[in-house]
Amino acid sequence: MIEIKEIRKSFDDKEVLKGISATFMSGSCNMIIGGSGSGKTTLIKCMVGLHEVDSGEVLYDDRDFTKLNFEDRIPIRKEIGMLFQGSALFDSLTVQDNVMFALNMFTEMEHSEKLDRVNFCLNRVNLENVNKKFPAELSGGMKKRVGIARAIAMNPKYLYCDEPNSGLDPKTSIVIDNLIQEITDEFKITTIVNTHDMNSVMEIGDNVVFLHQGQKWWEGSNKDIKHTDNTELNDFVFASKHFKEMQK
Ligand SMILES: Nc1ncnc2c1ncn2[C@@H]1O[C@H](COP(=O)(O)OP(=O)(O)OP(=O)(O)O)[C@@H](O)[C@H]1O
Repeated sequence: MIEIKEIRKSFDDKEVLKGISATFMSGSCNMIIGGSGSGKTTLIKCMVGLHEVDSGEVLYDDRDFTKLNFEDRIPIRKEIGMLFQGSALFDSLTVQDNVMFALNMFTEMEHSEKLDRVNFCLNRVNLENVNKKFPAELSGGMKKRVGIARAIAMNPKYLYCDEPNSGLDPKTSIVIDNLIQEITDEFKITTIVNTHDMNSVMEIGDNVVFLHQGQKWWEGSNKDIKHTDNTELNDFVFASKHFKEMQK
């Protein structure tokens, strides 16, 4: 479980996060949505320590990340998996070495053990016979799956996914969404997804947090979105009339 309490963050004199609190349960897929500039990326960067908060708490199963120094954050960092926008694979490494990267960095496992783990993760994302390929030889959807395999290699308790569907066609997006949901359920991960993709939100979000102008403006299940009378959320989600018709 991850809890954030009253997170505030300013850049110069601009307050970007204005006291955001939320609870993300283990085994749940939490979608952070909001318009461009609403503070989604800043919030996630604060949660993983890429930005320091001005005030507030980020609790990973009751451990306050914000109060820890670099060294003491390492055990928590090892429990966090990240799926980056655009997959962010290392182009000069094979798929196998990409997925093995964190295992090489952070574990004392034998090579054969690491290889077993890599093969388990690749198998879990339904990729076969790609160990020796380089990222440039893969489709966007395959790269994303390798990104997921790499993110789960260390058996994370927490998983952050930044725009997991960017650049993917609708069919491949659904495959990736389902994979994220399945992995969340199966390994009881606390998953946080930063997304603009309303199809994803409607499909896989257990919990949806809507940010507006640096505040948590609305929170609920994706089923509740269809019936919300929150004007800003309505305007954001149903910017396309066609999408609204589809949801009826
Ligand atoms: N390092 C920074 N320095 C100064 N301002 C920043 C910095 N990072 C973000 N901001 C500002 O904070 C605000 C929120 O940005 P953020 O990237 O968190 O929004 P977002 O909701 O993720 O947007 P998008 O959906 O477009 O990615 C913006 O006004 C942005 O210019």
